[in-house]
Amino acid sequence: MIKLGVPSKGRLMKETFEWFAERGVQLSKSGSDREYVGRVEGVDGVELVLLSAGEIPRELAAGRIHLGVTGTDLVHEKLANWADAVAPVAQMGFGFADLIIAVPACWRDVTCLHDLDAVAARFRADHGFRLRIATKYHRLVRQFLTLQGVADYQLVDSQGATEGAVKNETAEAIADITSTGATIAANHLRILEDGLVLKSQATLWKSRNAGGDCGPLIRKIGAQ
Ligand SMILES: Nc1ncnc2c1ncn2[C@@H]1O[C@H](COP(=O)(O)OP(=O)(O)OP(=O)(O)O)[C@@H](O)[C@H]1O
Ligand SMILES: O=P(O)(O)OC[C@H]1O[C@H](OP(=O)(O)OP(=O)(O)O)[C@H](O)[C@@H]1O
Repeated sequence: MIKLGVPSKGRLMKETFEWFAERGVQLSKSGSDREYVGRVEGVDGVELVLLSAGEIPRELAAGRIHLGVTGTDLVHEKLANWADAVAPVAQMGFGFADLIIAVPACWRDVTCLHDLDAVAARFRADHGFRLRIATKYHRLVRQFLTLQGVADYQLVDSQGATEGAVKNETAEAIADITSTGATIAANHLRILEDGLVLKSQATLWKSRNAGGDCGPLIRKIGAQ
């Protein structure tokens, strides 16, 4: 059996089901809404595994699922050498989100990363600790800021409601995904002009470590 990992709830699950249905493969949750058991119709030999979107990269890398749907951001964040572990099969055209760096909107003289670097150096001298950036995307943000030459900062972990960290005084800046920009605006933040870390969308990935023959499903959905 080929195991297909799909997000177990929310918009990502709904849009994934619709995407496969448009290609002749019906995915559904069997049992109650709370029961994470699924069904696959339209292609033989495929089993549906409902998982948290955040866990799908790890399951693909471990070879416990053969195919999986999750965002580019989560694969790049959770897997150190993601290209060794997974290969993209199809970009699915939904779940678009940008991972960005934002500062308080009232920081009028901080519009780019160069400004952030200057403020960070001053901040450390004034406060005796490094400027804090709240995020759950530790690997991606650290890589990006190193590449861009921003040094005097620290990451503080935030697993949700990250845009609230500035108001709550647990961080001076944030790095999080944005889609409509509404959450950024509502929390009086502003995206740095060159603060785009990664563009993400829902993607169907194939494990390089799972073996099995994914051919029938991949052909059925017309991805190859
Ligand atoms: N507002 C949004 N618009 C579009 N895509 C989003 C939005 N929020 C999250 N996403 C995308 O959806 C995917 C799942 O994100 P999320 O962080 O909710 O998953 P998760 O951590 O597995 O959730 P949970 O643990 O609650 O199941 C990510 O790839 C992310 O980029
Ligand atoms: O640009 P917008 O359209 O406002 O969307 C962005 C928001 O969506 C995501 O949060 P989610 O609802 O997944 O909850 P979370 O804060 O728990 O991650 C993300 O973390 C932002 O908070």
